Amino acid sequence: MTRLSVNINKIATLRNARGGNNPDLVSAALACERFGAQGITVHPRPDERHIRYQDVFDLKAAITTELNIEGNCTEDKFVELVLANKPAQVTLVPDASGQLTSNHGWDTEKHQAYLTSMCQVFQKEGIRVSIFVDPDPAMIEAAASTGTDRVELYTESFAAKFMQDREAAVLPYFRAAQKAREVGLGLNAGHDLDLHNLQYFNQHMPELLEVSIGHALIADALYLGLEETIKRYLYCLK
Ligand SMILES: CC(=O)[C@@H](O)[C@H](O)COP(=O)(O)O
Ligand SMILES: NCC(=O)COP(=O)(O)O
Repeated sequence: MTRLSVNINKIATLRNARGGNNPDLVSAALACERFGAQGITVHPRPDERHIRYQDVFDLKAAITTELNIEGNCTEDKFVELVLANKPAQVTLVPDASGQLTSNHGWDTEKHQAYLTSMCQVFQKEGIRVSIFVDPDPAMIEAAASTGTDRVELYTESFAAKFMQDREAAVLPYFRAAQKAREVGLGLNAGHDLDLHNLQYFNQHMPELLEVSIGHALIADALYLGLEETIKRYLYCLK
């Protein structure tokens, strides 16, 4: 069964809108766990527009499922934060600072030496590493040479094409998954997955270990409530 890690960035966005502590991020993460989420994902960005660096310490102290910290390891503060918290998993995402949201994976060929050294930095501390990549077999093959444990497939293009042609949308991901299996990498996926496209994606990706989902899930929770929403996402991952 594919595991669901709930990305709680958007809960922090709501909290930050008024400068207080409503909604409380740690309580929300604990509720996600109670409702069945198997992990919590955060993506602290340098401007702290949603997740603040202190949130990561507070979450790590409170949650009992896997913490996945996503972010750009070229920022020293991010590396320090991850090493200080020792999450179950770090996901390396090559975002520029101030970027609206993540919009591409690592070029693992060009940055192979750098990524290899970063994998060692985190793995030495017992932290599983996942590298965010586009669904390109060449990127996955080069990722394997870095020593990473997993790759996370950037699913924006699948989600964008899903409504017009689901078979064409999933095909590059299916091929990417085959390559990941061939080179011995674990497989995660995320970005713009939702209640419309998730079940189809999961059914066509037999090796998928984990999805991280935030934006759509939190939006759905406005209508359905968090408990019912998580139940529906988990159903799609059976
Ligand atoms: C890495 C990734 O795929 C992103 O979806 C990211 O975690 C979302 O970040 P924002 O919530 O800042 O858009
Ligand atoms: N890694 C992807 C993630 O954490 C959430 O992406 P999204 O569901 O907010 O698009």
